[in-house]
Amino acid sequence: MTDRDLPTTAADTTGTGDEADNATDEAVSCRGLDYSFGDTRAVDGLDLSVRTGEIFGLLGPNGAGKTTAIRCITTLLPVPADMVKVFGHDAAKEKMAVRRLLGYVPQQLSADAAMTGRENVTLFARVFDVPRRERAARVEQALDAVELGAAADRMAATYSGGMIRRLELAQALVSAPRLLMLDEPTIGLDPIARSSVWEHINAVREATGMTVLVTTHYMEEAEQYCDRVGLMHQGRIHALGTSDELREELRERRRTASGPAARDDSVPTLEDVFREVAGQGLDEEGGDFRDVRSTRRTASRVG
Ligand SMILES: Nc1ncnc2c1ncn2[C@@H]1O[C@H](COP(=O)(O)OP(=O)(O)OP(=O)(O)O)[C@@H](O)[C@H]1O
Repeated sequence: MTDRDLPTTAADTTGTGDEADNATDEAVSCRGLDYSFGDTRAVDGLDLSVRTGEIFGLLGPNGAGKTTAIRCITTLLPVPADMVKVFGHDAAKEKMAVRRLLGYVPQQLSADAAMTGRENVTLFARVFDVPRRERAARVEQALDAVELGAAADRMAATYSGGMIRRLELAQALVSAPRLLMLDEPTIGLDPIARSSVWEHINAVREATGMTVLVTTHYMEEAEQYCDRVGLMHQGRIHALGTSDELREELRERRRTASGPAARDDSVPTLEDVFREVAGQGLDEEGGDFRDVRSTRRTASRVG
């Protein structure tokens, strides 16, 4: 990737004119966040703190409330005051200030198949109000950062699933966000495309210092790429830490337990930790988990 010219973060390029931005080491803070759709309590007293500069993984099965939590943080869903803050800005009271700091890649397709890669990214640059004189250069930088420079003039309809995900990443990066939020960025991709997406996320994070909040239910990706993870189940986080910490805590609990668990001194996996806190495996909730995964294939969404 050619990240040489990427602006470091939105604060460096646009600023918000508000001291709250730099007054906290917390990129995201949720305190007792609740969100219901009718009788369905999607998020149920969520406490979450994402540190500035980290890659934080929100893990959980279908229906755990990850997308709802993310949409509350992006201000797309309304929340009461003092529940959600982004770099110190209240998501209820300072919606626009929060939005200016965010890049968001939703689960649903956000690229237009009938436009070229460059046209798609340019559209986002306009929507996010990238200054006109900087626009062309910033679009090139974003495309280069995800290695789509050579394919920039092809229609997005001709892109592979992995390229589309990288295009969506470029769209989110063009406004130089301080916080990049990705909802299941690798769902439906093959293993090579999945690691390519992660490598680009990682490289951009290193080049710019931005914070990344990502949802996934791929435990192995979370272990490999996230600095810390939160295991989410039924609307709240049940365990939070580095994957090493979470596994070691479970190992320690097993050591001090009585019965068969005490005899098991193997190093637990993150899946074991999830099973311990949720009483079930990550793939077991909802029954249709695998169907959902396959119907969300990025490539078919474009066709
Ligand atoms: N627009 C909606 N209307 C009604 N119920 C909803 C809506 N969106 C989500 N829900 C419900 O809220 C709960 C949490 O859903 P959410 O999409 O946040 O979970 P998730 O962890 O992101 O799962 P997924 O990976 O399937 O998106 C689920 O029970 C879901 O059915």
